[in-house]
Amino acid sequence: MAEATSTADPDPAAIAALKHVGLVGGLTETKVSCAALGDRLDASTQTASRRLQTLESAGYIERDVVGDGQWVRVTDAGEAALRAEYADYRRLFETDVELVLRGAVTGGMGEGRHYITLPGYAEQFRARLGYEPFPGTLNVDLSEESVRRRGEMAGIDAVPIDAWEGEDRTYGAASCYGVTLVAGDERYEEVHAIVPDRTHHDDDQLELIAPERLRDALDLDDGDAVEVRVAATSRADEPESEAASESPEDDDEGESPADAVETEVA
Ligand SMILES: Cc1cc2nc3c(=O)[nH]c(=O)nc-3n(C[C@H](O)[C@H](O)[C@H](O)COP(=O)(O)O)c2cc1C
Ligand SMILES: Nc1ccn([C@@H]2O[C@H](COP(=O)(O)OP(=O)(O)O)[C@@H](O)[C@H]2O)c(=O)n1
Ligand SMILES: [Mg+2]
Repeated sequence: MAEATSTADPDPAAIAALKHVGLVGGLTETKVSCAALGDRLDASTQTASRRLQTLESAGYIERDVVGDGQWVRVTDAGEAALRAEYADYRRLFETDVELVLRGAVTGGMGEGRHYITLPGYAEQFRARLGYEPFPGTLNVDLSEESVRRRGEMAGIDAVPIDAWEGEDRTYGAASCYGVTLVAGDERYEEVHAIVPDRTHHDDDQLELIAPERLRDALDLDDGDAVEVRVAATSRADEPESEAASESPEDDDEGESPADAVETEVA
């Protein structure tokens, strides 16, 4: 997955500049002058130029400087960052907003099972999600529209799974989003979309975990159409993510952060 869509919060000033670049010329290639961008941002030409440099370094735009300005194109990562902002505003002003991602069941690389069962992850799933996942990930090949929209997940509350140190290597962190999986008339509520920081898949693959083998529970085969409904909670709904401060060791029988997530699932 593109690095810039990871959990790092982008610089708000750069995002504001990105928004104006998009408003001037859409998300496809457009000619931008620093003076005009500065006017829109109520800032100097130099500041506008710096913002474009920042956006380029962050991978949010690509540009080609010419004599009287520059051609600027918003990248997929840039669009994802704007969509994450958009999702925040929708959640602020609209109620019951749900992100629905669509795609088809597919086979993966056969590695999901290995990662899901590693003790360093398995303990965290038990403590933070409240269940031991079936060993593997159900892979969903997202539609083009859903690949674009998955950036909105950045504004949704996720259960964090921390990086950990194995005997011979480190294992990366991941985020788990409470979702409902819908296939035809059937739905399965206790599912999480797991987004590893490190993955061999591109943005078009979404991996799901659940206590059961979902192919059996929902009678799924490769190519079957599914909907992944992501719970509508935003990070702004709770003052602080409890899960962020909880370590797997201090889990007890009490309410886990996952309980809070699940009650919000539509
Ligand atoms: C919980 C979890 C942790 C992962 N951590 C890593 C990692 O540290 N390094 C890495 O290269 N891939 C990591 N991956 C991603 C796998 O390499 C791979 O992209 C993917 O999970 C393969 O799934 P598949 O077999 O369903 O295709 C992780 C995957 C999961 C589910
Ligand atoms: N909760 C889950 C997890 C995995 N699976 C399936 O279990 C198998 C093992 O998962 P995996 O991630 O190791 O394999 P691939 O997704 O790489 O094919 C795959 O066929 C997944 O589609 C499932 O049906 N339900
Ligand atoms: Mg898988």
